[in-house]
Amino acid sequence: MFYTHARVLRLLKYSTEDAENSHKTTEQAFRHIQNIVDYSQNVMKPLLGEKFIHNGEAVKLPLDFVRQLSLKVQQERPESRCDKVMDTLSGCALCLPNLTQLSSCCCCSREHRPPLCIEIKPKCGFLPASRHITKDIKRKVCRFCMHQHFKLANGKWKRLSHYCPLDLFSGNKQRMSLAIKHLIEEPQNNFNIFKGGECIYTCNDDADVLQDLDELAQHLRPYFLPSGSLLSRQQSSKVVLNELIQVIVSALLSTWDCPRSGQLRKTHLSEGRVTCEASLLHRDLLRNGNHCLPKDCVLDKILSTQMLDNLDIEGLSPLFKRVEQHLQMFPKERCRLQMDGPYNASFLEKVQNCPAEDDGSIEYAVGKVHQYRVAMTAKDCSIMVAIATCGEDDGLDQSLEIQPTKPRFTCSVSILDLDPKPYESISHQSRLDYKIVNHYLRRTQPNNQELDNLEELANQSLFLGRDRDGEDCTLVFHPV
Ligand SMILES: O=P(O)(O)O[C@@H]1[C@@H](OP(=O)(O)O)[C@H](OP(=O)(O)O)[C@H](O)[C@H](OP(=O)(O)O)[C@H]1OP(=O)(O)O
Ligand SMILES: Nc1ncnc2c1ncn2[C@@H]1O[C@H](COP(=O)(O)OP(=O)(O)OP(=O)(O)O)[C@@H](O)[C@H]1O
Repeated sequence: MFYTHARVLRLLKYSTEDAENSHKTTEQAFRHIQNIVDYSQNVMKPLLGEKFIHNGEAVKLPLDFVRQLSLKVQQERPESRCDKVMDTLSGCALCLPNLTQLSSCCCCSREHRPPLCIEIKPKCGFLPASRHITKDIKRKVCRFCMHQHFKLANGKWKRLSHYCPLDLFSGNKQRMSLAIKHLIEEPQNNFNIFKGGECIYTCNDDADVLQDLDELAQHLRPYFLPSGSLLSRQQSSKVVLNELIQVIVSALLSTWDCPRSGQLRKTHLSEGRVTCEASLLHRDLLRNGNHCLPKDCVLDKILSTQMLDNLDIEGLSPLFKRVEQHLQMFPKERCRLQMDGPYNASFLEKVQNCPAEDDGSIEYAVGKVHQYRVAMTAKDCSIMVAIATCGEDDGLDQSLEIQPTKPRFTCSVSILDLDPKPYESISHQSRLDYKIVNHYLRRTQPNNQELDNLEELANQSLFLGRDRDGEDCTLVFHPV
């Protein structure tokens, strides 16, 4: 990722192991990037809302320029990211606006403080309700909270995050505030803060060193406390972080198209799907709080797109298999069914108008597979909340003013990382789901009956797969 003041260049990356085979010609790379742009523009934008999406454009750059940039950036890439190499041979890139800056804010040019930007990768915000689910725990504990234990065991992270996406997506300000507090305490890859485009707060992977909240508060102090404040350093840290959290909550709940009527139209989730048993929140708050999102706020848009996955991977797997068999028999159908795009109006039509009931057709199976892939993108995207302080008389232009704190802020909200998830990644999802749930049950309920059911399912499995990390594992498919 390369930042200029106003633009960001995104290069393709290949897995280090397979870099030689994966190399693309300029035309192939350009087509690949154009596919990402089309997906963002023609599929994700209509679902997530025009306001939040910047699809960018595929560009060709001088090879020398790309090489010099990559040399510059390579030394700053964290080791954990170096399992992939940048494509410096095709000269193609995706050019996007720099979303850490406010898009079109008239007051920023007069404002001496650089804009702040908070990036949140919220992950999946609901509990599945599909009748195909075989493990009851999936109806009680959310995927993120279960996945945490698996990630810890596999060394991806050294400390458990107490963030629960269901709290963030609840629409209840208390729950949302706590979710953001937990993100600040243990950001992992779910939370970053930028100041003037530079990352000032991100994951600290050293197990012995906790996040330096005091240092963060010092960065934020000029934005949230009057310059003459007499509060002690410790008191002010608390106030400042609390103010930050309130501003983020307001931005996430803002209804950008109709700020005044927005509070009236709400999206309600059925009771059982909004609370996760692993969340640290007090049960009374979970039971009695208000659980709805203002319609069309960024969280509402992301959640409704995530919920296109209404069968869960367990319900989708037999349909995926139906598609696999069909494509084996009729390879040319891959193109008509748009398995790898093109991502145009016809693809969106397949996503939006998929029949509600399975009529046994290949069209139904493909529609559900497409819906699932779109939901996967929404479960893996990030939200950028860019904020700048503004004076009393500043006009608002396209950004929306948010009220609750003094000084006042303008902010803009965008969604990024909207790449299409490959059709093939569905089999990986099935294996991962099995592993996460199995691990969680073993860890939290060692004598649980469900584990035996899982073992049984594993024994009945039709496929043996190989995981991304090379480990042999069982892929569970149900008979079609
Ligand atoms: O499967 P998940 O939920 O672990 O999500 C993966 C992310 O892991 P996370 O759990 O957010 O730490 C994972 O995040 P990291 O690269 O580990 O930061 C990727 O975003 C991955 O997407 P892709 O395969 O690179 O397109 C994500 O994979 P997809 O499932 O979206 O394909
Ligand atoms: N348009 C943008 N404006 C500002 N920052 C961006 C933009 N796009 C991406 N970023 C930043 O770059 C980070 C990585 O981007 P992205 O998720 O697209 O790449 P990635 O494939 O996950 O990269 P890597 O694996 O190298 O982290 C994002 O989390 C975000 O902080």
